[in-house]
Amino acid sequence: MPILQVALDFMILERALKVADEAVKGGADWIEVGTPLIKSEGMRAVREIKRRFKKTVVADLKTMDVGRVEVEMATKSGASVVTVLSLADDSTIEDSIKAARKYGARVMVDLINHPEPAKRAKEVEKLGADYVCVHVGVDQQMLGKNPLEILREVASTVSIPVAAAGGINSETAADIVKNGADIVIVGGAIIKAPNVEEAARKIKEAIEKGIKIKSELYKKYGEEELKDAFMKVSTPNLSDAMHRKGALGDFIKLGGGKVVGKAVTVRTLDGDWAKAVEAIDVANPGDVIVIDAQDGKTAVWGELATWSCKVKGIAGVVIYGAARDVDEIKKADYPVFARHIAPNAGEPKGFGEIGVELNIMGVKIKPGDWIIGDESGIAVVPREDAVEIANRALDVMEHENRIREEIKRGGTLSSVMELEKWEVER
Ligand SMILES: O=C(CO)[C@H](O)[C@H](O)COP(=O)(O)O
Repeated sequence: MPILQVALDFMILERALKVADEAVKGGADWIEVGTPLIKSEGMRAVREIKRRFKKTVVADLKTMDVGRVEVEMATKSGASVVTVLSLADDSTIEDSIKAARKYGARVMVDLINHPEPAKRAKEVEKLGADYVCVHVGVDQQMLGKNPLEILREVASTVSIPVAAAGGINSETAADIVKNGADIVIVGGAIIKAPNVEEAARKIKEAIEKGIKIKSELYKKYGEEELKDAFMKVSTPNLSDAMHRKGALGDFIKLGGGKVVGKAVTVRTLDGDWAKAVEAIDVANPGDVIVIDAQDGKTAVWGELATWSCKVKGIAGVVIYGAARDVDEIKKADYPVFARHIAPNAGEPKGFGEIGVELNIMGVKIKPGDWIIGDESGIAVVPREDAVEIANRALDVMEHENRIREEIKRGGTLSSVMELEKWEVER
């Protein structure tokens, strides 16, 4: 029966220990001390996990050089399996294997990012590796990659057991096994779950019965599914995903609910509503009209324009300027965001352009960029990065789901995150 290995990719040991406990109850066979945990807590994490759980402990060292020293540290701390990168020189891999043999441990060679994974897998098998790991890294997953194809190729090339990692969840675990994995490594789909035990149990069941168990979360989205992905996340999630760039605060939400769509851009002058309204004819259903009216305080938008948008199926409007008829916009229940509210409209003089790049409060907005608006503000996601940012924002949201659960169980935000420990030394 394939092994389920839970990857504890945390910065904080206390959180990892609780999750490990629940994952083991749910059926995890091996416990991996994840690379971030090793970097943050050192060998203390390996020692603690070994002390508490009578399980095989994997130290995900991802060794690139000086294998002998790293393998010695990890095995003396209790690891039975250590990981070494396939991109390392043969001398590093060989010396790691010799050190592992000396201390009674095994070496898993991680094929992450190798240009010829199957060929390299065969080579490291000859060097004496105990396992190879087909691995699509977390960052690569954000671009929509998964380990299945490489796995098939590698599994048919080597005779040693093959591990697989890279965004595996209860829907994909069975396929991973069918394609040749003897060890199924799962991080996010277990450790981000509010109910870790249940998440581990479902994945274990999927592996044992060879079935797909539906999962709403822990999935990566492609170009075609971006609207659904953006509907699931908040503008704060997106801001975090974009390293706090690309978000616009200080807008008033005049009506409607959340908005997600591609930008149709308009540049005009304070109060000149001609181009703003003409953009309704240019926009397609599902688009969001973004109007740069120079932060002006004379309305370029009102009730009738709102109804035009609503009837045409345009998703919403963002105005870097003023809007009026707020009572009616509320009644229309249509998403309009504006910087100012004013009863006075200007004249439709027709200055400006539709379909040009805007720069609003330092954030560039190109036609076709994704606009997401909710109660916290507006996020602008460049169209060329949309798949990556959507997946990273989902990852932020999923991590927060778990933290929320830890808080509900009695932790405070600062205790769960060990905030003081991470304050900058002054
Ligand atoms: O080693 C790792 C990242 O480098 C992860 O532990 C591994 O990818 C499993 O996590 P996930 O299931 O979230 O991909």
